[in-house]
Amino acid sequence: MTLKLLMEVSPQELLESLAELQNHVLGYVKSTSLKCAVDLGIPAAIHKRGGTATLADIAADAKVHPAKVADLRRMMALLSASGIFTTTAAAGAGDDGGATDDTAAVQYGLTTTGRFLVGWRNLSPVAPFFVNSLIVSSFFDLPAWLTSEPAPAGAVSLFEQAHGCSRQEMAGKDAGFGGVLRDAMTADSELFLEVIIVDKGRIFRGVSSIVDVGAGNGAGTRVVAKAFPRIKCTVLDLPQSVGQAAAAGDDNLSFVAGDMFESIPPADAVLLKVGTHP
Ligand SMILES: C[S@@+](CC[C@H](N)C(=O)[O-])C[C@H]1O[C@@H](n2cnc3c(N)ncnc32)[C@H](O)[C@@H]1O
Repeated sequence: MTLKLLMEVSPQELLESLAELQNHVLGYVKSTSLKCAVDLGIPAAIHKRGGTATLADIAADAKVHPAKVADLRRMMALLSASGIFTTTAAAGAGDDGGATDDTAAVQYGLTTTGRFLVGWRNLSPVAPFFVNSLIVSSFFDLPAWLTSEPAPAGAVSLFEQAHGCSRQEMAGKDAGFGGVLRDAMTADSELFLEVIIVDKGRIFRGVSSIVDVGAGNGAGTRVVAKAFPRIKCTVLDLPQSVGQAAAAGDDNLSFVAGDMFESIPPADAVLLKVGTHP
C-alpha cells in the first residue's frame, strides 16, 4: 500500500503529508507550550510591560535560565504561529548590520486570544486544568473506552474509566487537581456570565429569582447576583461541591446542597451551564 501510494503522489504532496502527520502527532507540544507560558507568567509579563516585550524582557521576567533563552525563542515562535502572541521587529532592529543582540530584535505582543489570558476575568486557569496530567492521560484510554460496553447504569466518562472515579471525586482526593479544577471552573463561569450579561442582559429583565443548577462554587452565580442585586440567586449543587462555598453567601446569594434529580428550589428561572468539560 505504501509503495503504491509513493508512486501515486508527487514529492511535494509526500512532504506536505509527512509534515501534516508530524503536526498531528506532535499536537500536544502546542497545548503544553501554552500551559508553560501561563505557568511562567509570560502573557502577564507582556501585559505588565505595556503590551509588548522583547525576548530578553520575557526571559528576565519568567526567570528562564540564560542557557535556555534559545529554547524560549522557539516556544515563543510556536505560540506566535499558533495565534497567542504577535511578533514585530523592534525599532532599530536590523539597522546595524546584524550586530543587535537578537534577544532584543523582536517585540512580542498579545493577540486577541492572548489577551484573554491576562487582566480582569482572565481565562489562564483553563490551561493548567485542560493540560493537567490526569486529564491528558485519560485520553490514552480512548481506544479502550470506545470499544468497551457502556456500564448498565449509563455511560462511564473517559476520566472515570481511566482513573476509577469522577473528576469531582478526584478533586476531593487530590488537592492539587481540586485546585486547578476549581480555578478553571471559576474563570470559565465568571467570564461566560459576564459575556451573557453584556450581550444578552435583557433576559434577566423581570426575573426576580434564579436557581443555578450544578453551579459548582457559584462563581458564575455571584456575577449575576452582583450585576442584579434585586434578583434572588440560589446555587444548587451536590453537598461535596457546595461545602465551603456555602459560607461565602451574600444578601441575594444563597447555597443549597442537594441533588437536582431529587428536587430543585423554586425560582422564576433555572440556569444550567456546563463548562470546563474535557
Ligand atoms: C462541570 S461542573 C459545571 C459547573 C458550572 N455550572 C460551570 O459551568 O462552570 C458540573 C457541576 O454539576 C454538579 N452536579 C453533578 N451532578 C449533580 C446533581 N445530581 N445535582 C446537582 N449538581 C450536580 C457537579 O458537582 C459540578 O459542580
